[in-house]
Amino acid sequence: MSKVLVSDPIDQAGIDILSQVATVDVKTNLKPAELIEIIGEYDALMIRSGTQVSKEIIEAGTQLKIIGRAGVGVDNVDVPAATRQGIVVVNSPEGNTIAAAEHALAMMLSLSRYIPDANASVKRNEWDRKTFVGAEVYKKTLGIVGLGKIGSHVAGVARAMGMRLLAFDPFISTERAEQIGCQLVDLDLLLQQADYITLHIPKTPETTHLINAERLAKMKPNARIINCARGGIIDEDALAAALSEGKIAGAALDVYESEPLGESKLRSLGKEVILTPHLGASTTEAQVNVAIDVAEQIRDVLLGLAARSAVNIPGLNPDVLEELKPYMQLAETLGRLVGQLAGGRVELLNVRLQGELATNKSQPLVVAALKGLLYQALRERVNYVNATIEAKERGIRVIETRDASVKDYAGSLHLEATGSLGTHSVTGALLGDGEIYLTNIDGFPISVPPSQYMVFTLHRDMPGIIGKLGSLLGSFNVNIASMQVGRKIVRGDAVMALSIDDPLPDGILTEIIKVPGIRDAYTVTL
Ligand SMILES: NC(=O)c1ccc[n+]([C@@H]2O[C@H](COP(=O)([O-])OP(=O)(O)OC[C@H]3O[C@@H](n4cnc5c(N)ncnc54)[C@H](O)[C@@H]3O)[C@@H](O)[C@H]2O)c1
Ligand SMILES: O=C(O)CC[C@@H](O)C(=O)O
Repeated sequence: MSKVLVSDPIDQAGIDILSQVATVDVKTNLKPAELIEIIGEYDALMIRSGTQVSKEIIEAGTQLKIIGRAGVGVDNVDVPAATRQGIVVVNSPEGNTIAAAEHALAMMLSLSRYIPDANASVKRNEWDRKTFVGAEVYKKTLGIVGLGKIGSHVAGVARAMGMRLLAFDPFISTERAEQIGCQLVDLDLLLQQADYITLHIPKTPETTHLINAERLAKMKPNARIINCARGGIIDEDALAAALSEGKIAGAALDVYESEPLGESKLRSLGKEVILTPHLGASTTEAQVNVAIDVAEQIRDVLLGLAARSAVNIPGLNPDVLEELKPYMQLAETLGRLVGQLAGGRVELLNVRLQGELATNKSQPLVVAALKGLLYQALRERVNYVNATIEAKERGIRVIETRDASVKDYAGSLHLEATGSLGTHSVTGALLGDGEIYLTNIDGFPISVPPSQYMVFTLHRDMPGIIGKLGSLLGSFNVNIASMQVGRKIVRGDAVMALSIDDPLPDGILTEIIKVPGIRDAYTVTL
């Protein structure tokens, strides 16, 4: 049975799902060294934002197949290291959208009405109504930085509260922003005009310290800023300075450059600052959503199925993936075959999608072909996650073409591999019953289902050659299960495809090539 480690608190609903297919150990608050020590035993790791999954942890996770982040941000996972090691990283892109949006809105209203400090004063037995005179958000301008899932929900609610909405998001269209009721503007204009600014962007090299001293200086003195996205998008020292100097009116933070928040000038500031301990996703509903979403994906991957929200393999919805599945198998088989025919080092792989396939999502098929191609070199180490990166590192160039005019089969796939030993090509299709057929080898038409052990020859089509080859294999006790010749013209060049029951014993290939008329021979294992 597989083993899953859950290293941050997650909802029981997730544990129940994982327990259907795995032994689940919940061990929270592990130090990095402790995690490194035990991670080697586990097939899957499930985390929230508390666990930093570093390269060292990933490298120690020699059995890991999947890392599941019960939440959106995967910035606490070294995704490139996981990809390199063939580990799928999944998240829950939508499970906590509402929770995070509502937290940002709660922060905005709390900042406006000083609710945390007013509450604390009453609890101290005070009755101070002067200190906590606030501001209304009605008819004020809200600047939303990042108009994705959370930003859009914030926009909808803020609009209903009568706010004017500006948005900065270089990756969305003006039309989309308008649909949401926002005017798309550049960041400078947003900073200059907004009374409230809320951040809903990922943390990337471009967004780190996006809100720095210079940009804080562009904000209005009455402006308040909210960060429920990621720590480090605001430069905390610059923010503390801007607040102390009265350059802006307030800030509410849920996330910090370093978590838990350590020594910070922000702690000593007054009612204009609200700090929460990364609570954006902390609602019962969101925790159930993300736990179920990610646990289901871990369960599926452990059962050999695809994950629906993998961040490091081509994103496809499950319906498309289901439809492509037989073709993925075809692509992988052809990749394995052409890789073995090409032998040596492959430098270029040409993937041609033909017929109906030409209109299909091709990326997964290319990945599957590469996985097959690299199998010879990497065996079980190559998978859909790392095939592209492994190919790139080996200097394999991939060209993808489409030809809808090929009508021999509903959809067929043609792979051509060029390497240090020459060029070889294979074509395959799925027949009516969904069975894979090889339909062309090196330009010669054939129609054979692939089998585990095969021999291919390139020979001169002439009387007696099949008999000679059959006798030769027989003399080595090799049993032929099926045989087919593909030729373009009678007595011209031809290929022979033989399925044999066992691997070809060592040394026989050289004997085959000695048969008069046979120019070349290849043995493959599929
Ligand atoms: N506080 C929490 O507990 C909590 C909970 C959930 C999500 N989050 C964080 O909230 C953020 C937003 O999540 P989401 O689900 O809305 O993500 P999303 O991917 O749906 O939206 C992000 C948006 O940011 C935009 N963007 C990217 N780079 C940008 C840039 N340089 N400038 C402006 N816009 C840019 C993208 O185009 C996209 O529209 C993420 O950082 C996520 O990790 C925090
Ligand atoms: O795990 C959490 O509670 C935080 C999650 C949140 O930051 C996210 O990115 O989804």
